[in-house]
Formats: sequence, structure tokens, C-alpha cells
Amino acid sequence: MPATWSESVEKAPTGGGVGATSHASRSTYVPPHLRNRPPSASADPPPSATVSYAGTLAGNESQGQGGPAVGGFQSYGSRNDLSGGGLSRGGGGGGSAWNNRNGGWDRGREREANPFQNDGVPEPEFAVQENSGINFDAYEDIPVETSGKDVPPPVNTFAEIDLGDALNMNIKRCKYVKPTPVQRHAIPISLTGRDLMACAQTGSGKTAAFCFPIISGIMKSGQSAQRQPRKPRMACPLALILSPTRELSIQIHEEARKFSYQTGVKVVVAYGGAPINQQLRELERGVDILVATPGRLVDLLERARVSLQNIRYLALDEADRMLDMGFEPQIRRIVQQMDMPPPGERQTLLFSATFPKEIQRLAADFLSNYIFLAVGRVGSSTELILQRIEYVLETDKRSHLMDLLHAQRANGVQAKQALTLVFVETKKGADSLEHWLCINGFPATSIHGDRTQQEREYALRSFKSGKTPILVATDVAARGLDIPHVAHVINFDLPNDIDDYVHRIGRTGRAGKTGLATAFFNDSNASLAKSLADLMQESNQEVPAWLTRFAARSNFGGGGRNRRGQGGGGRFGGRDFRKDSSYNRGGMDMYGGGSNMNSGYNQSGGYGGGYGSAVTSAWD
Ligand SMILES: Nc1ncnc2c1ncn2[C@@H]1O[C@H](COP(=O)(O)OP(=O)(O)OP(=O)(O)O)[C@@H](O)[C@H]1O
Repeated sequence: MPATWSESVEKAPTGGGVGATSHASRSTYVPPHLRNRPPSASADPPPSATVSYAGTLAGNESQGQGGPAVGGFQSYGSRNDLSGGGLSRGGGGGGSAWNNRNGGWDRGREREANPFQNDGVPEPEFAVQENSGINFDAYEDIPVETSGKDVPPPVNTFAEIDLGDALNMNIKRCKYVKPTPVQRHAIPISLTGRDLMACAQTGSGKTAAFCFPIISGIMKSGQSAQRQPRKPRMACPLALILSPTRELSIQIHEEARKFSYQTGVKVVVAYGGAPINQQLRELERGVDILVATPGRLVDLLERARVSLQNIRYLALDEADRMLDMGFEPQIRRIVQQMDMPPPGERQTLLFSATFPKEIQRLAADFLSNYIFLAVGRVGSSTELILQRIEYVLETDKRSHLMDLLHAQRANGVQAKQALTLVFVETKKGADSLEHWLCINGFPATSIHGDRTQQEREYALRSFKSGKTPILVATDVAARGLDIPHVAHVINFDLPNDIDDYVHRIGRTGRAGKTGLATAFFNDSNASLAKSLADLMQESNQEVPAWLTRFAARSNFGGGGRNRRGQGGGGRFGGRDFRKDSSYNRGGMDMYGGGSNMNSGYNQSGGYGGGYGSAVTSAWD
């Protein structure tokens, strides 16, 4: 069975509606500088070189791998096993006891593939070993803030929570020995049915924090999509997980499939850029949890192939991104203008590492009597990431990058265990830097919104596997991606928004591992100086004197995309906006929920931030 969509395309017979990416022959990645050459010249990237990393990078390398399998993407069924509509999912028994669904959704002819297979984790060994990478000591004294009515107490172990045998087994298979701080708090809250707005640092385990309660809730209820009254060929999922990018949706799907293995809960992913027919057929086979990007979901809703009438759980990952000006209209359409049950009748879970107050205000429209949870210095970066800011003129950036890469190479850590992610501002810039790196002997690939989905998936796989240990990316790769062994994040071009910086550097230093983040700063980044200096200080980083001078000089607090100065950050970045005096001025109940609250967001024209079209277009 093909592991990814790009593989399934490569292996499929010719033709068959693959759209823009339907190449007749097996597609080999061609770097941009070779793409227009005759076939004989357009072959592989330059010969693989050993890229090595120094000092802190070795720390990362030595920690081992905690994430999903390399190259792990969703599997699509073959085109030949689609007959019969696939709707005949035999139901589990009724009642509300555990395990009342079949132990796996392999009803009828369909068999549930083992999502752990790619991990190379021998089943019998999963019992004792801790997830090899995570350093829980790093989280021991992490500050936690909760607000809202009747907040359920946190737990210290998974055993304290009644998640069900099958899910507990999968937690062991994942080698999660104890919950991370956000899981300790968020899972008990969600299990009581409360709405939740949760902020927690990058790489701290938010995916499981929203997946576990959803999966266990579906298992416990004994509900399943196939037992709901449904129109023919219309999928009626019980849970919807939305994320801003295709790759993140793919990743969440992979994770959710592991967590729901043999629970009877079926997870399906739908995202843009991949053939919709394959996704439709997956949906026809039955779906309990639908993971989707907003654009593709709207398409499915318009075709009346998905109904949201049975939604019991709505989760927005990267919720602040999902509700900012780029996505907000689509999200409102999905959540408020289709057939989804309103707040109070469904459970809504919003997660991110950053949550500007303006977005919190907006998000309150989607929530009912919710609990706000902030774990760690939210909106700040983890101290596990060593941040370096270097003053580099625009014209010197490439040679400076080359110096960095040569220094890494000189230091002898294997490339596969120390990947480098380089962020640039534009798609053209990504292509051009990738080309330049390749011709200079550094195997690189790129990911951005102008590449086909097949190319994007191929690039990510090639990076994860270490075949091309440098990935040049736009912000499309800034959020959520959990790529083991990313040892170094380089902000070749700094973003305009400090929250974007937080997410970008969060691709390293995940799950308790250490990481290095280097940024090239020059006068064009002056508006970021203050928030950058503040962020570094909060994270106990050494702030260069020249940056402090820049910060003192710059007076950009009132506008632009630097939201930190507008209440999104602060000493404890994830403060509940309901605690603001301005929120209560109108006599609103401080923790009354706010589902009927008019945020005034639109009237005021939104916060000054927003994303320029170049950035927005990098997203799905
Ligand atoms: N309880 C746990 N024990 C060990 N490892 C865990 C645990 N929970 C999550 N992880 C691992 O931690 C890593 C980071 O998790 P995840 O991707 O959910 O982070 P995140 O908080 O969503 O990050 P981001 O803000 O970047 O989206 C993953 O590799 C995951 O498998």
C-alpha cells in the first residue's frame, strides 16, 4: 500500500484525474536549477555530503526520536477496493461501556492497517520504554494558569484518567509514559465536556491533548458515524479537527490514527492539492474523526459529501492562525453557517502556542462557558531552544549562511540526525536559495505554496529521511510540524510577527529536546526588535547589546504585525483576555462563556496585524 499521496500517484496507472500533478512517469525530485533542462541533465540533487553540527546540536542528536515515523503520511486505499460503497461498517454493540465498538474498524472486508508499523517498534517491547526523546525534567517547574468556572484538577499520570483500554494500549505503543503538562491539565478538562482554549509551548504535546479526549469520548459514547441516520454518500463525522496546512493535517491524521488504533474509531483526512476522489472514497467508507484543511472541507460541504450535523467535538489546532484574517471567513462559514451544532451542543477545543488577545476575543464566539489554560510562558519560546540573533546585511546573508553550514559540516554530527530548516519570506526566495545551496554542495529541498502537493510531500519526506538534510521553507512549514532531528532552525529572513518567530523556532527543541535557532537581523527587521529582545529575555537567552539598542530606538508598539505589544504577549504570554478590565466594562460575566459576545473585531477593522498576501498565499 502506498504510504503517501505522492507515492500513490507514482504507483498508480497513468491517467486518473491527478490534476496538475499527473505526470506519466515516476516523479523524481528535480531541484529548481535543473527543472528546465533536458531529461538527461535533470536527475538527482548533488551527491550527498556529510553535514555535521556542533555543540548544542549534538545534544539534540543524542536524544533520540520521539515523533511519528519518518515519511509518515496517510495511506490511501487502492482504487480497486472501492466497490460496494464501503458504508457497511458493522457496528459495535450499544450501551455506553468501554470497548463496545469493534476492536478496530476492520468491519466487513476492510482491515485496519497498523499505523505503528513504520515506526519499526516491535509490539512486544512497548510496555516499559519511555518515549525516548522527552525530557520531563524540563517541564517540572513550568507555570500553569487556568481560568473559568469549576476547573477540573490536573492529573499526574495517564492511569488516573479513564481513557479506555484500547487507547491506553496505544499510549504505551507511542511510549508515552506520563502526560506532558498541557496533557495533565487539558485532558481532564476536556473529559468533563468543557470547552477549552489552551495555550502551550511548541512541541509540548498538544496534539495528544486534544486527540485523547475526542477518541475516548467517541469510544465511551458508543456512537459511531455509521449508526447515524445519513444521506447516501454523505459522511457525518462526530469530530472535526481543523488545521491550517495540508502537511499539518496529514501529520495530525497520522498521530490520530495511532491513538485510535483498534479502538473502533476511524480517522480520515481531507486536504487540498490531493485528488478529491480518493478522499471521497475514504469518507464513504465511514468516518468518526475528520481531520481537514478549511478549503477542502468547504469544497466537501458544498458538494454535500460531508455533513456536520453530528459533530460533537470541534478542535482547531493552531487556533490563532485559524481565526486570524486569512482564515476567519472560512472558519466562520464552516462553524457558524453550515449544519454544525452550536456552542454548548458541541464541545470546542482551541489549541495553539500563541493566542493574541484579539484572537481570543474572536474565538469566544465559538465557545461556551470555556476554560482558559496557559501552560508555560506561552507565546514565548522554550528555554530548550538556544536562540542566536546575528546582524547580517541583506547582501551578506548567503555567504553568512554558507559559513554556518560549513561550520556545522566541520563538526562531525551525522546529517540524518541533525537537520537544518531555513525559513525565508517568499516562495521565489525559497526556490532560489534551494538552488543556490544545491549548486554549492549542500543537498537541500524546499516547501512552499507554489509547489505541487506531490512535490511538497516529497520534499518533506526527503528532509525527514536526511536525504536532503536542509529544507528551505516559507511559513507553510512554520506551525505544528513535528519533524524529529531538526537541530537547527535558521531565520534567513525574519518574519514580521513575533508569534510567527515563536512557531518557526519551535520546529526544533521539541518534546524536551534541545535545539538551536539562528536569525539574521538587519535594519529591515527593526519593527521586530523590541518583541524579539523581550522574548529572548523571557526565555533566558543572551540578548546582544546591539539588539537592545535597536529595541530602545524602535517605536513600533502601536501597530504593524507585532502583536506582542498589544497584549498577546507579556510576562505570561497566554493570559485569559477575560481578565482584562476592558472586557468586563460592558457588564459581562467574566467567565460566563461569551458565546454570544460581540467581539467588535470586524468593526474595528481587526488588529493591526494581519498577514500580507505573500505570506497568506503560502498557506492552504
Ligand atoms: N506524553 C508524552 N510523552 C512523550 N512524548 C510525547 C508525549 N506527548 C507528546 N509527545 C511527543 O512530543 C512531540 C511533540 O508533540 P506535538 O507535535 O503534539 O506538539 P505541539 O505542542 O502540538 O507542538 P506545536 O506547537 O509545534 O504544534 C511529538 O513527537 C509527540 O509524539
